[in-house]
Amino acid sequence: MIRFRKFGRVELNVTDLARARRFYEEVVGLQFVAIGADGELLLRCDHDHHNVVLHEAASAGLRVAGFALEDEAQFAPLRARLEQAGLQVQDVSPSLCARHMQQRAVRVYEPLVGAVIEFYLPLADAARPFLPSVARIQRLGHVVFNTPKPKEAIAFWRDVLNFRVSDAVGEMVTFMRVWPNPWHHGIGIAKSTSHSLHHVNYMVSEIDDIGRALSRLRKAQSPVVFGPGRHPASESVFLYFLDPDRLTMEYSFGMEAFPEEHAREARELPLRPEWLDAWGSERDPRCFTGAGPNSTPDLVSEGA
Ligand SMILES: CC(C)c1ccc(C(=O)O)c(O)c1O
Ligand SMILES: [Fe+2]
Repeated sequence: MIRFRKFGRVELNVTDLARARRFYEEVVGLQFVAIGADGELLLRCDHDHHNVVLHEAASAGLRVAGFALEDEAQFAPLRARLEQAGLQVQDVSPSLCARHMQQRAVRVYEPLVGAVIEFYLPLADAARPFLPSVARIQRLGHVVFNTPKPKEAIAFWRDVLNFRVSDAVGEMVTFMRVWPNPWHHGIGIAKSTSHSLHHVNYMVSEIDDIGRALSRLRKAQSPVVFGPGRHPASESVFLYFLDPDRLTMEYSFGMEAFPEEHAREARELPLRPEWLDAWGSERDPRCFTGAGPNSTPDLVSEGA
């Protein structure tokens, strides 16, 4: 059984790196870490070396989603399962691992969510104290993938990767735990007509982080597109907003935690507005719709 630590890193394409840097540092509250060898920007929101990498590109969207493994012993069964499922597993080069402060990493193109996925082990000494700034972000929370093949994708992440389903809201979205990480979901799989980024979530420390964000986003003229509200599925208080490329980002506070074993059964919640927001806020049509296509499979070998 493969064991994961968490959803720990995400690489995004943005169309204007300087503008995105200002937004992610000053409005979202990520901390600048470094500029990478290809000009990409490394940022963080917890004690890891980095959690978010921004690359300048022609269109904005998801580039890589990264999941930290529990330990070195997970790589062999992971590779075996991925290859058995017909995926090509590529080792990330030692030089890229060193730049990312990783002991080891592998990448695959996962065709069902249509995205490049990385599995990695951080270097033991990569952890450093993190001082939150405008928002008391605790961690990168989850990534939700848009896919035209949600049923097959859910089966893959459950049966091949050992993720666990926590809840589904109709056929719209299914939430999965990065087992045995306790949080209600580290990924979501959303039904859509194409492969793209639905949203990225940051978990904050207190409800005031949500209220303060509302004022800060308004001042920065960044569209707030859903919330504040409460998700009945994970029980979290949420706020969605758009980045300068109209990628949807979410802050959330409070989330159900699951035990490793004997967890409650997954629920099928009805697809009704009150099951998405118990407080009844209205969703702006731009929410969840701004991302361009995900990066293509050749990115897997770029890191090799
Ligand atoms: C509306 C979106 C898909 C959604 C719904 C519920 C939760 C949750 O229970 O935490 C989310 O995080 C969402 O992003
Ligand atoms: Fe979310």
